[in-house]
Amino acid sequence: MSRNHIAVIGAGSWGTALSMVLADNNHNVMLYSKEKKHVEEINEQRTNKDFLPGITIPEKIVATNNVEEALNGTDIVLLVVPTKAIRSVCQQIKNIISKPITIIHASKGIEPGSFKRISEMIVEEVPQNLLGDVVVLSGPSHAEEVSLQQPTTVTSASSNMDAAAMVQRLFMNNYFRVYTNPDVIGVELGGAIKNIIALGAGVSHGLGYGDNAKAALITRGLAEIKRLGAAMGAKKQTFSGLTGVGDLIVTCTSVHSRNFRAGKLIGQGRNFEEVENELGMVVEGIRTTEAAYHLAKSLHVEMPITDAIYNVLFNGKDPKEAVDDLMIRVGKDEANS
Ligand SMILES: NC(=O)C1=CN([C@@H]2O[C@H](COP(=O)(O)OP(=O)(O)OC[C@H]3O[C@@H](n4cnc5c(N)ncnc54)[C@H](O)[C@@H]3O)[C@@H](O)[C@H]2O)C=CC1
Ligand SMILES: O=C(CO)COP(=O)(O)O
Repeated sequence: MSRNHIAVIGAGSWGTALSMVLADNNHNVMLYSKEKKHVEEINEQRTNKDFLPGITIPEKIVATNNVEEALNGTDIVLLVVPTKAIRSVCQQIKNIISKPITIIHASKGIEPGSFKRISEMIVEEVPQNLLGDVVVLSGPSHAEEVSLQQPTTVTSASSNMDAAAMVQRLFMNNYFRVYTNPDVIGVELGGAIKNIIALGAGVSHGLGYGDNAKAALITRGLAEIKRLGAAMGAKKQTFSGLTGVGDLIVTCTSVHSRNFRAGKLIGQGRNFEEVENELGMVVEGIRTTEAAYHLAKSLHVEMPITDAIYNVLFNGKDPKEAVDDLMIRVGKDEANS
């Protein structure tokens, strides 16, 4: 594939790891961080110790804390910031660009209040005359493993399959395999909601429960993701793929997961504000729980695990009591629930 110049906005663990994939594929990467100290560290020491300790960053990646410089000469931008920063980053971008750009995003969340998915926020913030295609890159992929070039599979989703295929070509190599999918709603929902279930898996672990409970959370979590997906117009089969069951498995079982680690501490009695500060990285499942809880209520979709996590996070419910209450819900028929 021909060499591209790509602006990556967000130099946390995932933005840095994805920049490394692009650099390995011989693309030129301008990596934007809002923190000057991270820019200096990346450019001078070739490390990003706060987010990816022990990793050497290739010379092909140039960091900057000037968005204008990052965007200069590119028509492809990759957004990898926390969901709550998506709108402000889009506003910065639209004030700089003068021709249409393709926006790829690799963030996972839903906005509380508006219930918007990330691609919807992008479309709302960037005027039509400046926005080319919007593509979602999502799937079971922890930055810590991708930065070590460990085999990883993800999905590139867009309503324009040519754009999804362009992104597939951009990222694909011998350790990073990319599938395409036209179901943007399903791909975005799966990636966002699995973080709630991963928080739950962490809480369960923190309470001292074992693999049976984790398997139950993954399986019944998938059932409630599918119910919400059906109400929102997603394709059911998407949730059996990488961005559904695949991402649930990796996030609920990996030591790398920020959501699992946060849940574990919450299960041990800590509150979510303390835990987020302690981890020093975004725990998307917290805000997404708030969003999904209210979204599900507004659509009359039953999401008992999401309800339980919401009550633990926002209503001070005891985690053990939340699990007990889930277990003694009225008996159901598995095929119809
Ligand atoms: N870490 C991972 O392995 C993966 C993360 N993701 C998703 O990627 C997104 C980012 O996650 P991480 O990189 O893990 O987060 P992180 O906490 O490691 O880094 C977030 C980065 O965003 C920057 N940032 C925050 N607000 C900003 C703003 N207004 N403007 C510009 N930059 C801003 C921070 O300075 C930091 O560099 C999340 O939605 C996450 O769910 C998706 C797949 C894998
Ligand atoms: O989305 C991810 C892996 O696919 C990252 O999950 P965490 O944010 O929980 O680390």
